[in-house]
Amino acid sequence: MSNLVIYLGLLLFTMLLIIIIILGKIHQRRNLWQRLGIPHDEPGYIFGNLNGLSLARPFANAIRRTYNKYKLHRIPFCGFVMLTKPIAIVTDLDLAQDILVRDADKFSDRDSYHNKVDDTFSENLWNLEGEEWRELHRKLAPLFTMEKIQKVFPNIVQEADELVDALDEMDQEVVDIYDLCQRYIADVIADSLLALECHTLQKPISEFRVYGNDHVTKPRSKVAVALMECQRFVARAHHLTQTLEEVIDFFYSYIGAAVLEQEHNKYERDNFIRQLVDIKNEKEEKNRLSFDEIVANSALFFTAGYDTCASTMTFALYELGTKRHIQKKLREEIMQVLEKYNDELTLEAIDEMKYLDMVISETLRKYPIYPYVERVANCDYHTKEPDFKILKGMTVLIPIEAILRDHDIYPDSFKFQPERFEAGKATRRHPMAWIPFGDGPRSCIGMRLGQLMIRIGLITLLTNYEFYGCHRTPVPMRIDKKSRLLRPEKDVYLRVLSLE
Ligand code: HEM
Repeated sequence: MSNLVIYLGLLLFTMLLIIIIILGKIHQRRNLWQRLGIPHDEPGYIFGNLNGLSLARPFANAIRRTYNKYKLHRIPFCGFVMLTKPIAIVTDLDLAQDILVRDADKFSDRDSYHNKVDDTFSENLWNLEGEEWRELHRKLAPLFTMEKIQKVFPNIVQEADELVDALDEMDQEVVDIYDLCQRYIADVIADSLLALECHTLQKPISEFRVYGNDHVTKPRSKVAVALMECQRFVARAHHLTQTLEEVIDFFYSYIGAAVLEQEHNKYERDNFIRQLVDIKNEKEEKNRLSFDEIVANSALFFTAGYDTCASTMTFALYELGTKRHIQKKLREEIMQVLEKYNDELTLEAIDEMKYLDMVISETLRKYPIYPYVERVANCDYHTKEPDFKILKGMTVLIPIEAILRDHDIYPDSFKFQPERFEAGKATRRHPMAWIPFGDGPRSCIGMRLGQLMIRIGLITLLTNYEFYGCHRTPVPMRIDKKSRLLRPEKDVYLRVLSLE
């Protein structure tokens, strides 16, 4: 027998062995819930409990259906198979609180794909794990205290005034408010927080909008996304990265320039770049941020805040435009409070606008941007009654959207009713009944800032304009099925009339 035949035989044998091992692993993962005796729906061989490869809206819908079915079984969690990966879906709010808050040290990491070798840009606050995350969080959290946010308050107010100027200049009655909100939020984050030249309120097409868009930062095939989610070893071996080269180059050139500008000329206005450069130049090395960390995390602040806030503001205006009595009540409150403060918009004045708070809370309830948050168990974990075991390394998913739309928690949950958040009513609900920003140590670091940008934007718009539904307004709201986050499918038109 020639060497070639032996070689080919060995190759064939090795390939067969690899295929058998992979199939065996898939079989094992697929049958995990059955072996553990955890209630679950029978998963299919290729897609698990999904109907296809999509991990966007269809995945969020499947999670909601599964939660609704198994919460009736009065169990802490149920099993689900996402393609080939078993995940536990929490169906009990007490367990959700244990995972996110009480026992957060046992579930400290998010289950997100990142690739240190090929994509240092992905080593940001969202993706980092364990001690690395804790260290970075310690350095970045002070940026988001109310004291620091107060310093950038005038920048946000100025951008909101420019939003009104942009609307005035449009000189048209029917306006795409999604586009408008995206431009306002892009300018607040880029121009006034990160000191980057963006100016989308003046020129709508900007690279920031393109690169801030989820579709563009992740224009991956469904197979690539599936591998990054479920077969991380294979994804890393194929050098799959979350972020595209051109996106990295874009942020490096813009944020790099802003950092240099701050180091040499110092910006007059307060902004995050100024504060980040201060951390970069800290005396003690352990307290410093590197240049790469500044770029990666500034880009994260932009991408994490841009569409989340713009979509929330759009959903709020949509509800106000189509429910005129709520808009009227809200405008009356805003006008009354502003009158008390001599028409000056201050943080204290905003704090007094309780109905505004209720409208935003209800918007985030009806339209939760993140359908779920996830954590990975650091150790084997036993739930309280009944005793179910979460295995070390297992992904656990808290289904935010399913909880916020649960009819038992929020009767007529498809209706927009800000009164659900009246003083007293919200506190009677379980603390996990409203978690659009997650909860615990890994909850949204930009929550206060995001809510402030939305509040200032809404106050400024409602004191200058009236919003109405019109023949081009989508009823019901159309949601983008290709996005994992909840956002409008595309244009959201409302009729906008000046109050003057
Ligand atoms: C309406 C607006 C927003 C919503 C609904 C939202 C929601 C969320 C959610 C659900 C998480 C995950 C929390 C968890 O796993 O428990 C998160 C994390 C995060 N958000 Fe937001 N967010 C918003 C605005 C912002 C803004 C404006 C910024 C930055 C300026 C921001 C930056 C971040 C970061 C950096 C994380 C990761 C935190 C960590 O892992 O330590 N978000 N956000």
